[in-house]
Amino acid sequence: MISATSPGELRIEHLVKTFGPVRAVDDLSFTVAPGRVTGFLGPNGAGKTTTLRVLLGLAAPTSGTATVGGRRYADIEHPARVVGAALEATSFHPGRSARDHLRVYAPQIGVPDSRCDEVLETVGLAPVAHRRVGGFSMGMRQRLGLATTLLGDPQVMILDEPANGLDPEGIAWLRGFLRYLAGQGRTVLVSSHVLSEVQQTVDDVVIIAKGRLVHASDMAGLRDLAGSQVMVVSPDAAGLRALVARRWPAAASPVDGRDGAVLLRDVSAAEVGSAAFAAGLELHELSPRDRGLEDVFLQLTAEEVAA
Ligand SMILES: Nc1ncnc2c1ncn2[C@@H]1O[C@H](COP(=O)(O)OP(=O)(O)OP(=O)(O)O)[C@@H](O)[C@H]1O
Repeated sequence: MISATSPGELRIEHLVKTFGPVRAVDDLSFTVAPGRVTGFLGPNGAGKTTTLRVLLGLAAPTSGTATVGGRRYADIEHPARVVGAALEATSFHPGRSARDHLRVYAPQIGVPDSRCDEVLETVGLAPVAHRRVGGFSMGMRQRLGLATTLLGDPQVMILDEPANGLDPEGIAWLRGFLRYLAGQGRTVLVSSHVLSEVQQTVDDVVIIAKGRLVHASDMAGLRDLAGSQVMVVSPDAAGLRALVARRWPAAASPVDGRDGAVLLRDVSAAEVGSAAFAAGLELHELSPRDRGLEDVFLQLTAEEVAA
């Protein structure tokens, strides 16, 4: 089947990448839309970097495909003008100025020197363009790295853990900047192993664990999964089990192997209280719990790891 692909769409289809016995990426499929910031999330070792490396033509897939605007990276004529990628902290020559650093890359990408000043302006480094990079803070270095990826005015930005090493002010700046890039219609894919680091920035999430997709939706879809929970404890473990099996068989999770304790999803405390009362079941605890997004993330990824 041939489907229309927009220029900035990223498409991973049935991607597999093995390293000897390790399936780093295991039949992974998802798409990333232009004009949005997408978080690419998963615990350490989930396969994020490997997926991005295949997408950027730095590693060959074992099977499956990874394309940018319908083309494999290797088939893109001027890749730096289509995709700007920062996979790891860029190293800078400490004696060089910010502007001179960019001037090294400009001819390789085929853009004029004037573009260096434009991107320095974009990332807020114009006032320090002539200062030596050796004296730059971590945040300033990150900005210079972003300026480098922007040189070719790419439609797609791929950033691996861009918030690493940034202070709160730097993270706040990065949020605004990623939103600005998406607002210009660019595709922005940001990887992270911590959901809370990106949850205020991203529109969409793609969550992987052990190389497999565990969830893909917009943030609202992820919030829906975070629905409320109720902790229920009874001295009559058999009675509680029977009530739960009768009323909410699909909503229950055991609590650390405790007999007589159960966690119910998407059920209100009032509902459980009246059902227990009607059944004559004694309760010792009936407490609503707000499940945070981080909990949902940990549960989604832990389920896959346990599978
Ligand atoms: N070149 C390689 N040779 C052998 N194994 C590798 C190689 N690259 C990655 N792996 C393995 O593949 C799996 C996925 O690693 P990857 O770096 O893609 O995960 P990640 O999600 O980016 O994690 P992190 O956040 O820690 O970077 C891990 O088990 C890793 O050890």
